[in-house]
Amino acid sequence: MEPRTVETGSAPDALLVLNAGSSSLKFSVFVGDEAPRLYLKGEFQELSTHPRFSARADGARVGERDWPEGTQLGHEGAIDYLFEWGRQGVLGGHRVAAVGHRVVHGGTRFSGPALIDAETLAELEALIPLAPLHQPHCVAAIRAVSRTAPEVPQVACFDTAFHRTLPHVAQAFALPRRYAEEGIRRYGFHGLSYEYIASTLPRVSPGAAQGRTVVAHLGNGASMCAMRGGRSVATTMGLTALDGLMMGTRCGAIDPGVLLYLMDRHGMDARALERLLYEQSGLLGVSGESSDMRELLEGSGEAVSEALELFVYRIARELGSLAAALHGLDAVVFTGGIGEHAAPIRERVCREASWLGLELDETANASGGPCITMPGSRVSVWVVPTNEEAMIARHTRRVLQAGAQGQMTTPESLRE
Ligand SMILES: Nc1ncnc2c1ncn2[C@@H]1O[C@H](COP(=O)(O)OP(=O)(O)O)[C@@H](O)[C@H]1O
Ligand SMILES: CC(=O)OP(=O)(O)O
Ligand SMILES: [Mg+2]
Repeated sequence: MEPRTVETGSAPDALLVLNAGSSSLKFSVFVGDEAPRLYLKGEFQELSTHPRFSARADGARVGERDWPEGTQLGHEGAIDYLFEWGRQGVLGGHRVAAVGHRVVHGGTRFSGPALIDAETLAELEALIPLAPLHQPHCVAAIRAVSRTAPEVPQVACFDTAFHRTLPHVAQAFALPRRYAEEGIRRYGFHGLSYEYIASTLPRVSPGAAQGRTVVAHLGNGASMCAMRGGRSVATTMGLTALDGLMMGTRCGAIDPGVLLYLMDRHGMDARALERLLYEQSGLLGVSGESSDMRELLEGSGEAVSEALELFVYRIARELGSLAAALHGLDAVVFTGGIGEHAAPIRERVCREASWLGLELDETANASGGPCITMPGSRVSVWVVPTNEEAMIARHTRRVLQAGAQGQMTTPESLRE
């Protein structure tokens, strides 16, 4: 379908940010032209098993709903519900004038945020095999918005974009050249989180902002990024969000020979391997109990201990590797659900990595920092909350303002 050209007029007064996960949909509404201010936020959980919706504004609950167990609401159903709920006055008269999406994979084409039209959407769809846990859901969210509110412009903000500064050698795989030409290379993810951290570090620690710093984004998905002066120079995730650290349900780096063995001896095909590596491995696979760090830290038994030990060991190993890529280390930053809240994990990583010159301050670590190393520590360690949604809001606002200065193309509808 041909995009239609429209005048955007003045900047939008409310901006909806959507972060579509594998089983959840997080959303935030921002208002304000120059520095978008959070107005309300919320999420849908367990969208295909036992959907629950909640929203808060200024700390107070402003929306709540539970669906019966077994209800398949899905991302599209959630967006329909969200728009309907938004029409009931909760937005205080602000009209949703644009939607910004977190899109995990931008492939070779997208090196920055992009206004979504039918052609962009088709390209995002083609990248689904490279991010099967995430990309289908953000594509579904884009389609749902275009069906419910076809006049609202949508902007895609990519997890891969921040890593465009990776040197060639840090992107390369040692495969025959024709595969690199096809786009098979290291992209890296969690870029919106890293970009947010890079943008706040100058206020938290000018030394960490300017120096050789490793940021550990430890959430359900987990990765690490080596930054020099706030730019990505090496990262643990690769072509897909499977590589690198052990995660909630993903295995992280693995000998590729294991996959060949599983194909030969267990008759596994690509789909079976995908389920194993993305959904049944990591903390869940090794503990046999849970993918959730809170539950594991409260749990007991040998398998749980081994899962935690391996999780910490892999982070410490990658920290050494990233310090090598940086030719030294000045600071480490912990972020993401685990990085921000799991003090025992931070403590264990810091102990494993003390040889690099970081001296943990246990009291500061227990109380959440921001600085969790002793005053004389050669390497400083920080706890900095991330905010992917704020980053998406800033990008979306910028794309729309750039469009408003001239003319912006937006699709009449993204429906086929
Ligand atoms: N207080 C806490 N203590 C330990 N782990 C926590 C705490 N709060 C959250 N987490 C862990 O953070 C992880 C989720 O991180 P998050 O960044 O929200 O994930 P994602 O956005 O990738 O779904 C889960 O493993 C969860 O158990
Ligand atoms: C890229 C990625 O792994 O994202 P998440 O942590 O949200 O799963
Ligand atoms: Mg996340």
